[in-house]
Amino acid sequence: MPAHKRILLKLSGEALMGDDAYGINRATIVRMVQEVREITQLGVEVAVVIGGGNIFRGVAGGSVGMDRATADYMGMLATVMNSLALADTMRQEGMTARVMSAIAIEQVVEPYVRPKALQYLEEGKVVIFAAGTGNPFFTTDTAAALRGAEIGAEIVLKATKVDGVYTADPKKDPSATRYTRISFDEAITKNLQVLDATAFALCRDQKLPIKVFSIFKPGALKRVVLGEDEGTLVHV
Ligand SMILES: Nc1ncnc2c1ncn2[C@@H]1O[C@H](COP(=O)(O)OP(=O)(O)OP(=O)(O)O)[C@@H](O)[C@H]1O
Ligand SMILES: O=c1ccn([C@@H]2O[C@H](COP(=O)(O)O)[C@@H](O)[C@H]2O)c(=O)[nH]1
Repeated sequence: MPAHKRILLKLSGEALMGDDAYGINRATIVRMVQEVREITQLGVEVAVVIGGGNIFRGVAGGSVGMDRATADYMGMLATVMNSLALADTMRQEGMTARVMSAIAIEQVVEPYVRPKALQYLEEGKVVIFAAGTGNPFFTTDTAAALRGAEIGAEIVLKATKVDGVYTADPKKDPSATRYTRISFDEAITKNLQVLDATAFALCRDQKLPIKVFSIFKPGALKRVVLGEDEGTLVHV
C-alpha cells in the first residue's frame, strides 16, 4: 500500500550520464524509467522534474564569461532534452507520459498549463515538467518544489547521487554522517547544499516534505513510496 497518492519526483540530470562523461546513458535511463513504472503500478500519481547537469548548467557558462541568464536558458533547454528522452523511454516501456514546458516551445512540447497537468495526473499519465521554472537564476530543485506545491503533491522525492542528507557534502567530507530526518529550519541554518535554499524555503513554507534518497540504489524509489526506511526525510 503506497504511503502517498500523488508525488513529485525530482530525478538527477547528472545521474543520467551513468558511466559516460556526458549526455544520456541508455541503460541508465531505461533503469530509471523501469523504477518509475513500478511505482505507477502501485497506483501512485507521478509528476517528474528532471535536472540538466548531464548536459549544461548555467553556473558553468557563467564561470567562463557567458551572460548568466543566457547560460541559464541553455540549462533549461537541457532539461527539455532530458524530459523528451525520459518521455520517449517511458513510451517504449509501455507507459503514457506528457511533457509540459515552462518555456514556450510549442512545436516540440505542450506548454505548462496547471489544470491540464492535473487532468493528466488524474488520468494516470506521468507528467514531466520541463524547462525548470522558466526563469533564470533558479534550479530544477526549485522547479520541483514549485510544481510539487502547485499540483498538491504530498511529498517531493529527490532521487540523487547520494543516499540522503549528510552533515556535510559526503563527496568532499568522508567523515560526514547521514541524517534519518532533519527539519527544514536546521537544513537551511546549516546551509546543507543537497538542495538549494530556495527549494528548501518554498517547501518549508508550503509544508511540503522532501525525501532525499539514492537514484543508484535499485528498489529505493519503491521503498520510499511504500513509506519504508530509506534516505532522509526533510520535514517542517
Ligand atoms: N549536506 C549534504 N548532504 C548530501 N549531499 C550534499 C550535501 N551537500 C552537498 N551535497 C551534494 O549535493 C549533490 C546533489 O545535488 P545536485 O544538485 O548536485 O545534484 P542533482 O540535483 O541530483 O543533479 P541535477 O542538478 O543534474 O539534477 C550530491 O551529489 C552531493 O554531492
Ligand atoms: O528554473 C530553472 C531551472 C534550471 N535552470 C538552469 O538549468 C540548469 C540545469 O538545472 P539543474 O537544476 O542544475 O540540473 C541550471 O543549472 C540552470 O542553469 C534555470 O535557469 N532555471
